[in-house]
Amino acid sequence: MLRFDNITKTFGANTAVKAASFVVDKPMMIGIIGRSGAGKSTLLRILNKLTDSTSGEITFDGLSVTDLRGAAKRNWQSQCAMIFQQFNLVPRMDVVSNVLHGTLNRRSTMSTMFNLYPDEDIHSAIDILERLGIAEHAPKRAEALSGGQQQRVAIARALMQDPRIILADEPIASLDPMNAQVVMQSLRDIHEQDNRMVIANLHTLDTARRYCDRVIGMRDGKIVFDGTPEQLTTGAARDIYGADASFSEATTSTQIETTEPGNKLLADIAAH
Ligand SMILES: Nc1ncnc2c1ncn2[C@@H]1O[C@H](COP(=O)(O)OP(=O)(O)OP(=O)(O)O)[C@@H](O)[C@H]1O
Repeated sequence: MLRFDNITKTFGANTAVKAASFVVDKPMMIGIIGRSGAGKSTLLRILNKLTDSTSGEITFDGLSVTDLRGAAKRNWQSQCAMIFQQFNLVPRMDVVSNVLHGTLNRRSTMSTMFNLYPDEDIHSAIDILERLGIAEHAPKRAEALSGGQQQRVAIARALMQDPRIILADEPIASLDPMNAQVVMQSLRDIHEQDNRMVIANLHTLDTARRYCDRVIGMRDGKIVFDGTPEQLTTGAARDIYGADASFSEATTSTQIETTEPGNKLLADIAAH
């Protein structure tokens, strides 16, 4: 259903993604791992058409995504909704309005300007929040919620688009281990219950192993690993991270990822 065919992206002299090819033949949950700068975000952004590839082609169910422009491009972008590390919510706006923003693509400018939403959409938004266990927070401002709750609001906003694919760019990198698990389990449930494809960039090996059906490893823009969590041995991980024999999986564990920016930095340094 999804095919990457020799996708390359260059920024000046720097090649961020080098001839990436892979095929996904059914909806599954895929984790993309690799050290900082390996090209993971660029790969997702190309799929979502936030950026164009320099060469190569992506197809989804036979449709060429690469050449989509205008309304067709916007339609594609709502079919592959993206969530981000920093949630990208409107902090002072209430939770349910943030979720309803997921319908922006199919609403008129006028109704958007005046925050007019059909009752049906409001009910769907509440149902989705309920499903994610955060309906009680619907009237609160987004900024009043914890990081884990905010990320679930972002997932709810993505689900409002009824997407075929959910792309998650480091969805748990700003969360403590407990919230990280709740968010990853929400993504897993969405995949299993709705049969949607989920592709998540992840910093940590244990998360990729635990929640994903398939893991793609990138190094210096190239896909250097594509297999099941079982095939992702310590040796394979060492290749992906470009580390020597002293490489320790503990350095990519969620255990050292906390909400403290300093600790995140330490974790990054340790992982690289
Ligand atoms: N807009 C841009 N302009 C110039 N160079 C870019 C741009 N976006 C990414 N790059 C470069 O492309 C390479 C891949 O970056 P990318 O963000 O995709 O890596 P990543 O694996 O997602 O890293 P991280 O885990 O730190 O987010 C890096 O060398 C980066 O500096």
